[in-house]
Amino acid sequence: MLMAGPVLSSSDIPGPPPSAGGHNLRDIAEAGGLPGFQVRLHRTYGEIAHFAMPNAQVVSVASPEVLESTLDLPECPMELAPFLTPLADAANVLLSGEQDRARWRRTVIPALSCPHRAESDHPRFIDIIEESAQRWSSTGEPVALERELDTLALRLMCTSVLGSTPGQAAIVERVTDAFERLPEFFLGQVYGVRTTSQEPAVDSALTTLRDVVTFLVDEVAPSDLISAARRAGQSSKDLVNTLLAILIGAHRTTGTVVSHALRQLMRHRDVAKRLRAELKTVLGGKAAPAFHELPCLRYLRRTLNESVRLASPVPGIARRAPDGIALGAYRIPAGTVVHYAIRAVHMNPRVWPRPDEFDPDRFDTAPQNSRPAMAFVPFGIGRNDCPGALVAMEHALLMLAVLAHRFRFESRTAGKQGSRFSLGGPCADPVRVRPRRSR
Ligand code: HEM
Repeated sequence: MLMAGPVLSSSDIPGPPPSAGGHNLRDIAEAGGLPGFQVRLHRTYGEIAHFAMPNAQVVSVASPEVLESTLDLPECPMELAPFLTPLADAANVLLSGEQDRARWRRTVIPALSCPHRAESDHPRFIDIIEESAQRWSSTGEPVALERELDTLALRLMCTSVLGSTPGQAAIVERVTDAFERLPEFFLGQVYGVRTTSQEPAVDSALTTLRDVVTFLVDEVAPSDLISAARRAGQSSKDLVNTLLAILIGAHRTTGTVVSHALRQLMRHRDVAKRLRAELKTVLGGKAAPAFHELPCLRYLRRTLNESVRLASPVPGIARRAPDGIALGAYRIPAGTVVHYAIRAVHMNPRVWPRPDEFDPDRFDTAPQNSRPAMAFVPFGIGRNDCPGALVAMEHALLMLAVLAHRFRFESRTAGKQGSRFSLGGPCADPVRVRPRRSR
């Protein structure tokens, strides 16, 4: 990005002083994790700020224009994603070099985003969503909405990438259960915070994940994705890693944005009313949208986008500058870690006035066109952006359409949501689900 004025050195970038140990881990833990820390960091120090990790000096960016000027930064330093390192011995694609990753993406992305498959899966997905919501409502007891929606989203993803497997619901339940224990444990270790997950439970979770995925690769009839991966020369070991990467990517992402949207609808009755009116108009008396009706649900998409803006499930991503580069007004040396603070970009008040307010109309065409291109980047940017973006949005829109149209969601705290990535932070309130009498 071209800036007027002198070029400043990276030591001029503002940021908090390091605490004990010469880094800011304690500050991050005290903020309840990176999402809260980065929003506070940028509110205090501006759109380009600095903080320290034990093994890296990090420059954090909350400016959409500066993000756009650094689209080509390639590397993704894995020491900043500690919860992935236990999977490193499986040569996971998330940890592989640029060339292998590019080849992997050329195979996986078209198989994941195939429109014909999406259309043929559509009726089965509606059944799975309805069946889950009926189960939540039939007990009469409040349910743990976030966990249920994570499981549901993983089930849709497994159906997409594996086809229908006998016993799939039970398999997905085991995978969700295993994933529940991982991120908090490893993040807790990094930040020196005690969490509820214990080491033996985490070891058994990792073993479960590998066993389940190996079973899926060896025993299940090949789906489109598995066939495409085999044609591209992926060995069984590669395939295990492909499926692990997809399951990791699909965990606490699609389900998280739908649960956040449902909680926002509980708090904002005006938005809920408009959304229901749109669903009634587009669907007529039908229980769920036909595949070709999804693009007509414009307010639904805006509501979902606004939920993603406020609660991007991946709050930030990291790159490493290979050469010295310009970052806004600063020049940073080779090797500096650049942190794209997705949450803070989405909360940047210059670009998003009244950033804390939930307002789906921000995603109406006119305001959308007046914003910088990189103002909304929930799926990352550049050549390593999220390969599941299309399929995640398809699944999320359908889940939200069916659930908001057919079911009522109520909670004691009117939908307030705790952060699921927090380090020992509060859990979200359970939610009562009831079928609607009229549609
Ligand atoms: C709302 C849902 C989702 C959001 C917001 C999201 C966001 C992201 C982000 C920000 C990244 C990092 C991109 C980068 O480094 O530039 C990422 C990577 C990734 N996501 Fe997603 N994701 C979502 C759902 C999914 C789903 C459903 C899948 C499974 C198909 C998936 C699979 C992946 C994988 C495999 C990567 C690593 C890609 C690579 O490093 O080359 N994601 N995602």
